[in-house]
Formats: sequence, C-alpha cells, structure tokens
Amino acid sequence: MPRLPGQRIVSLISVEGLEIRQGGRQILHDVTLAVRKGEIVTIVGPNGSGKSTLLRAMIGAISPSAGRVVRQEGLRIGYVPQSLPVDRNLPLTVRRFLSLPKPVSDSAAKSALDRAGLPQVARAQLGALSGGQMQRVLLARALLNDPQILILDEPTQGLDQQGSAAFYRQIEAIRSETGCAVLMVSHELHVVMAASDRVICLNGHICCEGHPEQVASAPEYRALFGTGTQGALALYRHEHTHDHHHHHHDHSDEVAE
Ligand SMILES: Nc1ncnc2c1ncn2[C@@H]1O[C@H](COP(=O)(O)OP(=O)(O)OP(=O)(O)O)[C@@H](O)[C@H]1O
Repeated sequence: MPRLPGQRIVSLISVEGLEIRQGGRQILHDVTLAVRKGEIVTIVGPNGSGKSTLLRAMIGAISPSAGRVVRQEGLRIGYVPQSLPVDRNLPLTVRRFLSLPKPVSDSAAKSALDRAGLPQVARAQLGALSGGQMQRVLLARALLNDPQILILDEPTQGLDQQGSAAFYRQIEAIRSETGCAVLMVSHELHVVMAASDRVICLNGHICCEGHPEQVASAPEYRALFGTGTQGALALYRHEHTHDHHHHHHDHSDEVAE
C-alpha cells in the first residue's frame, strides 16, 4: 500500500470484526484490532481463549468465518510458533535448521543469530540447546526475512522468569534496532508489562485493552493489586473473573477496576 503524504499512523496489519469457527465451535468473535509500525502489542488471556488462533488467522494460516484480516501489501512477517516445527532430536545443526525450508546465506544466518542474542551456536546441534537458546533460534529464524512485524506465540513458554525477562529485553532491542512491530502472546503479564506499548486481553473476544503504564499507575489498580509481581498476577486473574454476558460498563476502564 503506498504511503500517502501526511499519513503518519500506518497500520501494518489489522483485524476487523473477526470471527473464527473451528470444528463447529465459535473460537473468536467480534475481534477488531490493529498493529501499527514499531509498536509492541501483547495479547494475554486464559488457556483456550483463542490467542494462538488469532495469531494464525493474522498470518493467513486459517480463514475467518466472518470479518477480515488486512495486511499491508507485501508485509514481511516473522512468525515464531508456539512449538518447534521440527523434531529436536533430528541430527540437525542450528545453521542447517535456519536453511529449512529455504536456503539462506551464511551472512544472513549469522546476522539473524546475532540479533537474536545467539552469536556462538550456528554449529551446535538443535538437541544440545537449552530451552532459552531454542526459543532464540526460532526467533533468529523469524528474523531472516527482515520482518516489519514479528508475531510470537508464547515465545517464553518453558523459560523461568529471568529467562523470560531476558528474552523480552532482546525483543525490545530488536524493535529499537530494526523498528519492527511486535505482536505477541504471553501468559506473563508481570514480565511483559514493561516491554509492551499496549496489552490486549482476549477471551473469545477482546475484554479490555490499554497502555500497561497507565494500567500500572492507576490508583484503582494500585489500591486493589499493589505494584509488585503478585499485583500484576492478581490483575491478570481479575480480568477473567468478570461477567462476559453483561456489557453495560465501559471496557476501556475495566483493566483498572
Ligand atoms: N483446528 C481446531 N479445531 C477445533 N478446535 C480448535 C482448533 N484449533 C483450536 N481449537 C480450539 O479453539 C480454542 C482456542 O484455542 P487456542 O489454541 O487459540 O487458544 P489459546 O488461547 O492459544 O490457548 P493456550 O493458552 O492454551 O495456548 C480451544 O478450545 C481449542 O481447543
């Protein structure tokens, strides 16, 4: 899409009135969101709330039953799936893995690994990597085509809190170096809060969304949940205890209730 003069806010990808049905069940409904250039957006929500399904619809892997997904023409997406798309026990070096399915040059592989924070592992076997290193290899793979947006599905699954925090710092560094936008799913609101520009809470539909700093500094939030890790976790739980069948209240304030 050509960028018009004076057009400053550019949506890389947007979803409008999305509904997804799978196996006769409605998984997502009325989902509308947009990710703009350079922003970090985190999707949180309970298990089974449709987070992975939403990401898969956004990359075009599944089709909407209603609504639409609009991607900027020629958009380069770097997708990090929830789990490794190959058997980790195959005898396969990191370098060869990065060339599947499409061969990449040594210099492209090296710069992707550097950017993902793994300068030394190209010759290592996949099976020899730690969980954190493996997640970074998947990240490096997603960086190979110089994405304008990184879409990550629970990239820190299985990592401890320190490992997760380090991973998110890496994501922030990549965003500031390359200017790419980031859309990710995480269970760890307490870790991602600082790293996200916007948090979207999903449970079949968008329950609430907002800037994490505003959420964290709201007096209502502090009074109820405090400011520490437990507070953020409590906030996270709280968001899913509200009644989804009554929409008489303003969702934009919900997160600070
Ligand atoms: N292909 C499919 N056919 C039928 N049901 C599906 C299909 N894919 C997903 N679902 C169902 O859709 C719901 C949402 O799944 P999804 O994986 O998107 O949730 P999630 O929020 O990512 O969950 P988690 O946090 O556990 O990863 C689940 O109940 C799941 O069983």
